[in-house]
Amino acid sequence: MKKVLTIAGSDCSGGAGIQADIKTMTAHKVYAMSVITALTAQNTTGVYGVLDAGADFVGQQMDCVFKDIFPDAVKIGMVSNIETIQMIAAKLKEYNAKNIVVDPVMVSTSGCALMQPDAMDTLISVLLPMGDIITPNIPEAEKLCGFEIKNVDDMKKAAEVIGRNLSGSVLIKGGHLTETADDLLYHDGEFMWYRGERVNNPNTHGTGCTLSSAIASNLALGYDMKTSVQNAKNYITGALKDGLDLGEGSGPLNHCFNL
Ligand SMILES: Nc1ncnc2c1ncn2[C@@H]1O[C@H](COP(=O)(O)OP(=O)(O)O)[C@@H](O)[C@H]1O
Ligand SMILES: Cc1ncc(COP(=O)(O)OP(=O)(O)O)c(N)n1
Repeated sequence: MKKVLTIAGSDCSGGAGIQADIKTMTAHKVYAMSVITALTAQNTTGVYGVLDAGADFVGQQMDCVFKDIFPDAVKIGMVSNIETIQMIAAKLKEYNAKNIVVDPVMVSTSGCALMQPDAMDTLISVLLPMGDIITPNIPEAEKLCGFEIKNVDDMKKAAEVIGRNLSGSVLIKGGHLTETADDLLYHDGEFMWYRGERVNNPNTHGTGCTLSSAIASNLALGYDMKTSVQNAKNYITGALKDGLDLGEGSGPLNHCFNL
């Protein structure tokens, strides 16, 4: 059985973070493991509290996983501070981790900062270059490229600028552009569009976490990057289309739909 590790924050309401990752990985029939960087008190209406696990404890969890059940892929989500980012990078290097997917989580859709602003430079210089693929949404990509992204042409320019300093691929997710749900992959110097039917569903809590975990699961299963992204795109569209409606705000996805 293939094994996938998520390094991310916990979402007690089960829609995003570690919980979304484990549900996604399990739906892909891979063995899921988790290193928890922070606990969040959140639900479909917002994020109400964050308790950091601390860099040392993150490192200890990574040691336990890598020394015993070596993962075939690693997904990294919420990492809130400089020390934790440095610890994760050092451990990934120490264990020579493979198939690294970095979702540069910065702010929740509800507007809560999930990464301390002073950690941005470390994220960019230390963690992003370790990714085989990074998966920013539009606001995150804007922070990384330094200009506004208003349309698909801007997405292309941003992917090129962000990808310039990286050896891995860049997937800019188009969920925050209004008319389409088209994602753009910049891979080996080439662009590839993943056209997505925009699903009329306001319940999008955890879409980014789910997509990145699905990519990691597919890489672990042995698919190449382009196919992994396509399979993950199909998965997220299916999970959105299912139309689960829970909670009073932007609800979670259903991972129990037929793949
Ligand atoms: N309403 C929607 N219909 C179809 N796909 C969507 C919709 N909203 C988001 N997606 C897809 O979900 C994935 C996550 O995108 P996005 O919402 O931009 O990221 P994040 O959750 O990190 O903000 C992308 O593949 C995006 O195209
Ligand atoms: C613990 C935790 N991690 C990440 C997120 C953000 O999830 P994401 O799928 O990127 O997007 P939204 O759910 O905010 O739309 C989170 N909320 N909590």
